[in-house]
Amino acid sequence: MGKRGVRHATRVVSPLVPSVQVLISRLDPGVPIPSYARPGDAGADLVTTSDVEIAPGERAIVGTGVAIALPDGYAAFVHPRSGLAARVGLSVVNTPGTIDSGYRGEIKVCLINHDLREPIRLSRGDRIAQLVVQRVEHAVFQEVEELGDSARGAGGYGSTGGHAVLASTRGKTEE
Ligand SMILES: O=c1ccn([C@H]2C[C@H](O)[C@@H](COP(=O)(O)OP(=O)(O)OP(=O)(O)O)O2)c(=O)[nH]1
Ligand SMILES: [Mg+2]
Repeated sequence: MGKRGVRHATRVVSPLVPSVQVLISRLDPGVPIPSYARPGDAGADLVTTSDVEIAPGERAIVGTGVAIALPDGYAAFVHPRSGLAARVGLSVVNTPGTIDSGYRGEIKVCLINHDLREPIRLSRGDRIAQLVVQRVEHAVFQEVEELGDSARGAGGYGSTGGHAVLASTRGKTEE
């Protein structure tokens, strides 16, 4: 129990203990193997193998110098890094990029510069994205006449409210 009678969660095992072995091949021996920056991180950082300059609004595909073989039932997802996104506007066009378990080619990242004014300069070895390895299900799609009721039904795209409005229309639209 904590000081004010709050029960703190008991950690039975350390979080995100390495649990799946992923075979990796370094196609470019000069780059490091993807690594988790801190214990508990979900994403292992990927680096660019090339120097690249991305103009405002432009995109560029960069290599990471690594190829992996994921076990069946797993996929890996290429996510942007939030620090670079916030600081310079760097993101991944197809975020998250999907790495199939059968893919044996180099993991590449399709970067985009979302900044409207400044180009982004990246150097070989810079950590530009992160790879999240996850279990995935393979669906067996079964066609039916009726899907059955649910609380949400067909409501989507802001059906529960709380969505932003254009600044120019703020206060003029009805909720
Ligand atoms: O960010 C990414 C996304 C994909 N890939 C590789 C691995 C993935 O297994 C393969 C195919 O990706 P995806 O299925 O997203 O692309 P597609 O346009 O559907 O291509 P394909 O017809 O080859 O499936 O490309 C990457 O290297 N980086
Ligand atoms: Mg595909």
